[in-house]
Amino acid sequence: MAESAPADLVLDRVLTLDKGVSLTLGNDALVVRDKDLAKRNRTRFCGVAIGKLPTEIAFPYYNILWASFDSELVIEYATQNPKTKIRCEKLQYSLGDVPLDVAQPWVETLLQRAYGQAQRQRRAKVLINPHAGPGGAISIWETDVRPLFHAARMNLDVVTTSRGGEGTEICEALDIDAYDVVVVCSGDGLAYEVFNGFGKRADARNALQKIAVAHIPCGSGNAMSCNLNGSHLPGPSALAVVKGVRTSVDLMSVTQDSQRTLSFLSQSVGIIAEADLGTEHMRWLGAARFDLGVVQRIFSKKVYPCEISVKFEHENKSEVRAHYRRIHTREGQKNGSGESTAGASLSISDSKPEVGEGLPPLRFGTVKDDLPEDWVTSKYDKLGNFYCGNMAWMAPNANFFSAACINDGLMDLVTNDGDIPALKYIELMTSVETGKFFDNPLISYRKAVAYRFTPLEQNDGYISIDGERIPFRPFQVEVHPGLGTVLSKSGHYEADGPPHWEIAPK
Ligand SMILES: Nc1ncnc2c1ncn2[C@@H]1O[C@H](COP(=O)(O)OP(=O)(O)OP(=O)(O)O)[C@@H](O)[C@H]1O
Repeated sequence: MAESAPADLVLDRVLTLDKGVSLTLGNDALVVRDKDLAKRNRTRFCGVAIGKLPTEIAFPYYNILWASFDSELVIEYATQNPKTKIRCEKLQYSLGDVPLDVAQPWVETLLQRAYGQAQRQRRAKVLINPHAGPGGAISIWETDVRPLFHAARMNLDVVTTSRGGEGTEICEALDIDAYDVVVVCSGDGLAYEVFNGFGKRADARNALQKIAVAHIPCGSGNAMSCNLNGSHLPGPSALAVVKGVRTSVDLMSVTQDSQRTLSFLSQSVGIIAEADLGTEHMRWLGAARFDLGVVQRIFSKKVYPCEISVKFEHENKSEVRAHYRRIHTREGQKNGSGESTAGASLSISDSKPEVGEGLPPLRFGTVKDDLPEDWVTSKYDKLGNFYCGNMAWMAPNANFFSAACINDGLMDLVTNDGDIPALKYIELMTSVETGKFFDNPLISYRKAVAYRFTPLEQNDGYISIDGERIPFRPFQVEVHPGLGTVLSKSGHYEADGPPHWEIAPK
């Protein structure tokens, strides 16, 4: 073996191999010069090669899953063709005369660039809900996810859940030193169970900080994956989880009667809660059951009288937009991505959770306590929708909370009346898809630290916490800045933010 690298073998980050093959560590991608590979990858139309033979093929670092060498150099990557599902492929080359002390640092540099700040070879507890959504979670796991995790050399411990509640029990008892992440292959319901399992532990804060939660979309809504992975599809989400960075996420405590639960996604009362929970009998309709539920209630002009008391932080849309700009400008200064922490973007609290204890004490007491004096209480006779969100997308194309920030220590509150003329109401609801919802004058969009919701003049109804139904009784919610940890693609939510936030006054 040569003691040092011959000059022609290593030239700036270039690995020169036999048969005129070279591998270059470029800025954003591994650039491969290989005539045989170029021929195999040539653009084809009806099986006939068209266009010029490319001289180089770029493999974005994001797609590179692993690299190793023995007598051969093996680089495993995820394919990028948007028309097909993501697949794992390999580049394999003989190292020929390349000495090990050249190959080794080159491979290490490739891995460093491929993973950036993401942890390599994560140890994952994988929970699969076989009944989530249309019921394909096991096959999604086997075909779209496991091969990528395997190629990325993740350490996998896989459990298929056999009943509701098992995810909570598993996480309540999990050996948190043995894992880095819990990956749920499910809808959002299993993620809710996982957060609540950690929340029940005597060392809740430690568990919620140490173990990241990640989502592979197998349900119908898949909000968590949309926001954190930037996709509702399993393959791109699996890649986002492999390359995801640990990111602190706000969680919320919900108290009702003497119960305390954690919510990571949303709480709703009114048209959205009913259209979701009140149409379970129409599951055969698929996603259309929700749209039908909304339209039925719009035409019936159903209202949901209530009293809402809130500790507001930002009470109008221009304040909300300016807040979003402040948070994102700060994130930009941190260089956009990386290991994001709650402390980096908290606006209302310096209470980065202490480790080693149970859940943080409630700052505002429970729903049974007297209301704090500085909360604003309003009676709503004609409420149509109360919606509180901690993430932006509630489903693909449903960016209800465009100003939601991952760990700003605030919850986004959306309300609207229920007696809006039907056509205007339909326009409002469809504006969620077109990005115009935030600016629609029929909704109020505010940011809050805590609130209490008290239903009035109704015997029964629907209250949804992260899509799960709770009894129709008063409940109170407060946010815990950065209490939880997730894997995210870029250290923040993938949604675009409220329209024109870039030009909001600071
Ligand atoms: N094996 C199982 N059998 C029955 N229920 C289960 C099982 N595993 C988990 N569950 C329960 O199913 C509930 C819903 O799960 P999940 O969110 O994964 O699917 P979903 O409701 O179909 O998806 P979505 O929320 O997107 O509609 C969870 O709260 C969990 O308690």
